[in-house]
Amino acid sequence: MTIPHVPVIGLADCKVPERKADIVLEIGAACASSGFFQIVDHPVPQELIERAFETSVGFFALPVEEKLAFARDPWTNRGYEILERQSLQGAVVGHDELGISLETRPSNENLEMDLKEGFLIGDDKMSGDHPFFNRFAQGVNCWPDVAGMRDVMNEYYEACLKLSTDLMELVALSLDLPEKYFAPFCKDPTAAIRLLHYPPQRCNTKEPQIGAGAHTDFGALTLLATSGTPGLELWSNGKWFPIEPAHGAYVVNVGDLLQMYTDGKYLSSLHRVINRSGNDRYSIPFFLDGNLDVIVRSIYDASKSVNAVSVESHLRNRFDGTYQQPMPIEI
Ligand SMILES: O=C(O)CCC(=O)C(=O)O
Ligand SMILES: [Fe+2]
Repeated sequence: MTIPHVPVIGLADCKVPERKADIVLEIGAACASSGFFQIVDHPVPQELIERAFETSVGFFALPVEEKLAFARDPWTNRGYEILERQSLQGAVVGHDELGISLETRPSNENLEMDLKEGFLIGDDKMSGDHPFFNRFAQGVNCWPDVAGMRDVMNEYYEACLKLSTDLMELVALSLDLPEKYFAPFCKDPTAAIRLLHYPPQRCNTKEPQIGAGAHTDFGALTLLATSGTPGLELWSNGKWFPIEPAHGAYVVNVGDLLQMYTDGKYLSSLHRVINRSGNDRYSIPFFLDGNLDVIVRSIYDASKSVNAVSVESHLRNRFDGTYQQPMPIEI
């Protein structure tokens, strides 16, 4: 059995040129083998991550009616994701253009709804006259009555945005591209913080209910913070492997768009969550999805227009496939 290569990579030495070259090589190797790696010694303060988790726990503890008042708006993609309303495994259906064939997909899951609730937050500082303001996944955030939530989440959003766009520079170098190759993709990007809460399993059935069904992430890179409770699994060589985050680490994974840029050299790998811990599990993924107007094409052959797709149309397709309630066709 081959255990997937998910290295723990320290970023502290990124400013030392010789070490930076090694880090770039390690990132490239991980993206091309499992599509996952972990980063430690990163610039996001642990204390900020902890405040983000405390705020998240505070939000999910609100009475359900209060949370429902902020139900996710399918156009802005912000707000509360109701328990058992999304089937992330739906994101795999119709996914063949990404090269995930039926034979290599896990087949033991039906399309049951995920045992999780969530809360989505996007860029909070885009002004109403910005050309993107009314576009898909843009707009106004919801701010429930949880002490300090807006400040903490905005601080956390900015920290993750900076880290993820810096990582895209390392990714560009790992592909022998200029460091700023993805700068247009990273300009005014769609990105989201997703607070997630996975309740413990309800009853002692033989098959535990899936927390997040098998899926790939839609954007370019995801930075996942966990509060230490296990549950994340990676599909590799026909099996599920648990990923155990190192303390203070971000689990970083390649999303669909980076796989498309690289013609499949970098892997947007299937993963899922099952909370078998018996306790509540909290996690906070941050998705760097990119500038809505950028057309994602092969970095190797820009003429391969057959696979070219705008960030916006890709995201809309993927979101449509996962939620019970489809988003409006147009606004
Ligand atoms: O909660 C986790 O560990 C992973 C969540 C995830 O994969 C997602 O939201 O895309
Ligand atoms: Fe994911």
